[in-house]
Amino acid sequence: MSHVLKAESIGVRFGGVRALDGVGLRLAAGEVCGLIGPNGAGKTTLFDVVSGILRPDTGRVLLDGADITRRSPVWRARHGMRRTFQRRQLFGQLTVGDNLLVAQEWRRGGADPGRAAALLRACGLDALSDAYAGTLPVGQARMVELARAAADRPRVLLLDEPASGMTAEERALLAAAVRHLAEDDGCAVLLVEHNVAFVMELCSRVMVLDLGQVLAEGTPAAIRADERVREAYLGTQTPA
Ligand SMILES: Nc1ncnc2c1ncn2[C@@H]1O[C@H](COP(=O)(O)OP(=O)(O)OP(=O)(O)O)[C@@H](O)[C@H]1O
Repeated sequence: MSHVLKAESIGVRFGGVRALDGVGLRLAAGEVCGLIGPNGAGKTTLFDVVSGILRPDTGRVLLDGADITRRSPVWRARHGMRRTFQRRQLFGQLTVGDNLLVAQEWRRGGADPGRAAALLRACGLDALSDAYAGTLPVGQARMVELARAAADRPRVLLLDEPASGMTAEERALLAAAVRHLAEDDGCAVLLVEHNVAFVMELCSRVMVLDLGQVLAEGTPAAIRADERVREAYLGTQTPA
């Protein structure tokens, strides 16, 4: 299997804290991989390294086999990597539709209203295209963030807590939309999410971080059955 994104032996220290210690990651086109782990496990730090916000002390990040460890977040975005954040970052004074068009305009191809409309449909947002993004409740705003991140067909999508604040109905829509992006567009999706049931349902592969290291990696069924994961993490959660 060829991997669009790889991270190898990533190490990050914050003073005396080893936030990441020899972490590796592989992501193939069309796969949805979930990243879970207790608070402070290093999930956000790994996202920051992969998206280029943080330069690791050790290790490297590869996109299509090329070393991009020293490339800026903007360079990575221009080359097909998109990320959403835990804190919402929509243009509140633009409509939902315009939020998507702006995301397409900044790249060389210009706006693609057809793609934007199809994405809004896939995300259950078509009736909200003319609504101001700043007026939306949290669950819908998160869906718009997903649609905007996917607006110019990224090859790698990093989603930070995409389901937080969503109702069960919105989570089902989100899962369908993410699946659509992976299966139909071939996008490689990595998501950090505290809702373990959601991750187990959506992802084909799950990685568990604990204390800056990969504790386990495998199918949702294998992760659920893993004793170390139960002890470190799932024991405190309601497994799916
Ligand atoms: N800027 C920073 N300065 C100092 N320590 C940091 C910094 N960012 C993260 N850390 C520490 O690094 C470790 C990993 O943090 P990180 O935020 O990556 O974990 P996380 O798995 O995303 O946690 P959460 O689930 O709470 O978001 C923690 O011990 C955290 O306190």
